[in-house]
Amino acid sequence: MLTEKIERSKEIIAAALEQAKGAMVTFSGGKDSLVLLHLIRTVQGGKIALPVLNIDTGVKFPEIYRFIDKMQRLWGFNLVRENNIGAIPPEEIGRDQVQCCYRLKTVPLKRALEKYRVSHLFTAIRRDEHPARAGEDYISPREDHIRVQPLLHFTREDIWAYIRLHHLPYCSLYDRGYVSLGCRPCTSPAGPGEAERSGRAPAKEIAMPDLRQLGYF
Ligand SMILES: Nc1ncnc2c1ncn2[C@@H]1O[C@H](COP(=O)(O)OS(=O)(=O)O)[C@@H](OP(=O)(O)O)[C@H]1O
Repeated sequence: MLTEKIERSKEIIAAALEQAKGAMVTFSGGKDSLVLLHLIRTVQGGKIALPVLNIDTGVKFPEIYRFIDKMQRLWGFNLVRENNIGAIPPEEIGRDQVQCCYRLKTVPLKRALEKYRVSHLFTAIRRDEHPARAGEDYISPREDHIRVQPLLHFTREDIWAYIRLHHLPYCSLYDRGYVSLGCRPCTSPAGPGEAERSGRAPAKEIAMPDLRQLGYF
């Protein structure tokens, strides 16, 4: 039942917020982190009181940038943007995907964690996204901070049901065949019935556990 799943997520969020000395929540502009933000907003009584972190790789879709700004205006949160743009020459972006993701995503993420003294980082990964995420825990200690993953038990259908239930706006790319949003060079629409991450290029060639080792989301 969706109602029970929502309650479970809210409990995880509330418990983590109580323990955290410095909490931050990630927002990519995607559907899952949108739901996470809304849940946090609900738990915090209608206002997102922790900083919202977006890692800007510089090669996201214009629709994503516009959507992030729209949500920031609508919900009035403190949006923190970090980037490492320029670390990869434009013509090489997307070529060596491990290097590219590492430099454009992991490096600025690590920098943000340090700069903002983050003890707890909320992310919106789900167990049904990929077999490698199936074994994840709600609370996942990392080297220097704790990952809080309150949506692990949500399915893709639950996410859309939640969005419909609360009439949330969402990025327009989802209405154009995109099912999982990454950077422009590595994201394409998925065909009908294809796996959720089939439009995400690195997932095809690199095993997700390796990406986790590299410090990706
Ligand atoms: N660029 C950026 N900035 C801020 N937060 C981000 C970013 N990329 C990933 N995330 C967070 O990780 C969640 C899962 O995203 P992904 O599955 O796309 O991660 S990964 O890029 O494959 O590692 C993701 O949730 P959704 O993108 O909504 O699924 C966020 O919570």
